Amino acid sequence: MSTIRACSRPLRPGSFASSTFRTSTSIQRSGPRKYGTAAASNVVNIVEVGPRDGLQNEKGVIPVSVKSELINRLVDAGALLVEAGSFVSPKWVPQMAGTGEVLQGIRQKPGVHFPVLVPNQKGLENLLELLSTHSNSPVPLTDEIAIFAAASDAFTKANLNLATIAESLARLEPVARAALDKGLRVRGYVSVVVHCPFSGKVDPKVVKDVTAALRNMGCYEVSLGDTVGRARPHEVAEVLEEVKKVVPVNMLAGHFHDTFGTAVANVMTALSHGIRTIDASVGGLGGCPYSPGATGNVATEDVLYALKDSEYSVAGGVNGTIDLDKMVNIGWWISEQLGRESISRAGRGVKARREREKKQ
Ligand SMILES: CC(C)(COP(=O)([O-])OP(=O)([O-])OC[C@H]1O[C@@H](n2cnc3c(N)ncnc32)[C@H](O)[C@@H]1OP(=O)([O-])[O-])[C@@H](O)C(=O)NCCC(=O)NCCSC(=O)C[C@@](C)(O)CC(=O)[O-]
Repeated sequence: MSTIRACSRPLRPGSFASSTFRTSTSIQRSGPRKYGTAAASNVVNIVEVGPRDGLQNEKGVIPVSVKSELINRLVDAGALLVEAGSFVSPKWVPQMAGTGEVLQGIRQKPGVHFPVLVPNQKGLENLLELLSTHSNSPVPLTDEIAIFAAASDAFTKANLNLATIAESLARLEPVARAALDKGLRVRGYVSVVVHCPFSGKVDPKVVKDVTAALRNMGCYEVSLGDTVGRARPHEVAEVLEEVKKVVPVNMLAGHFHDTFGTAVANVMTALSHGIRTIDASVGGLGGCPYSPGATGNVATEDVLYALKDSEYSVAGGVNGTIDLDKMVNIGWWISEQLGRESISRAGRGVKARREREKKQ
């Protein structure tokens, strides 16, 4: 990445007194999703991140039509919140170029949201310009953005081209404010909440402060990311205990990559700590361009399978839930489009069972 730039805008004191990272936005927060649930209930919301987090790291060119088709299939399977792409620099993440066209290829459905990642003012301007050209549509192409920060300076440098966490928060704050002013909901991400691929173990107190700062900017929910996929359940528990001291658990989500095979265990740990929103990626697609070696997010099929017939139910648009069989089919379909097999364990298991049953 290019050289570190100094932050042109100094941080001003904010209203969240206990946070190291102070922001000036008074709390004008986006409301919860309509289907959002109190953490006390056992209904789990899945944020399907396959089309964004899953595809952003692919080497080959993926046609826009395939990306839109993926999203349409996910909605048909019951997904209620599908991250559709990013308004980031195509120089750094070429797979997300054309997100505007992807949004235009989506069959909108009431109650389904299609957030997009926005890293800076330029990304927001590009999105708002697109939305203004579709202002006569009965349903907006999207009503939500996701902004992203990290819990280490080193990852901030790699992912956001800024030297420090504080600089990145200062850049995000006006983006969040402008988005809220335009009536968009804002979700936040904190990357590397347990391990940073560049600087090692992360202090949970830093995660707490970054999360609080994002909340204070007006994010209705902050997703805590084990970007590297190395976290173990006891480490996730440690971070959650710390963050919950300042941000209510019903404003938190879990985002676990599966590099070391602990993602489902981490999901279950997060649920046992009161988290009710989990990010997941169909077919286990993905990786992060700035986390060398990291594999995809926890597979949506694996989460659905783990929660099936348990004390938890999953919110969705097919008979009130997300259809596991349909999700398995989508995982295989998109993996084949990318020239490989689904890496979802549940996806492979269901396929093997179907083949066995066919032979009987
Ligand atoms: C961070 C920035 C914005 C810094 O952008 P910058 O400060 O402008 O610096 P830059 O040198 O990186 O900019 C490169 C070029 O991109 C342009 N540019 C700049 N911004 C935009 C934009 N929004 N849309 C379109 N173009 C843009 C900019 O104008 C410049 O154009 P040039 O002068 O070379 O012609 C840029 O480097 C960037 O977009 N990087 C990609 C970041 C990214 O997408 N990371 C992956 C997503 S985060 C993630 O995966 C983690 C998460 C959320 O899943 C959770 C987890 O797992 O932890």
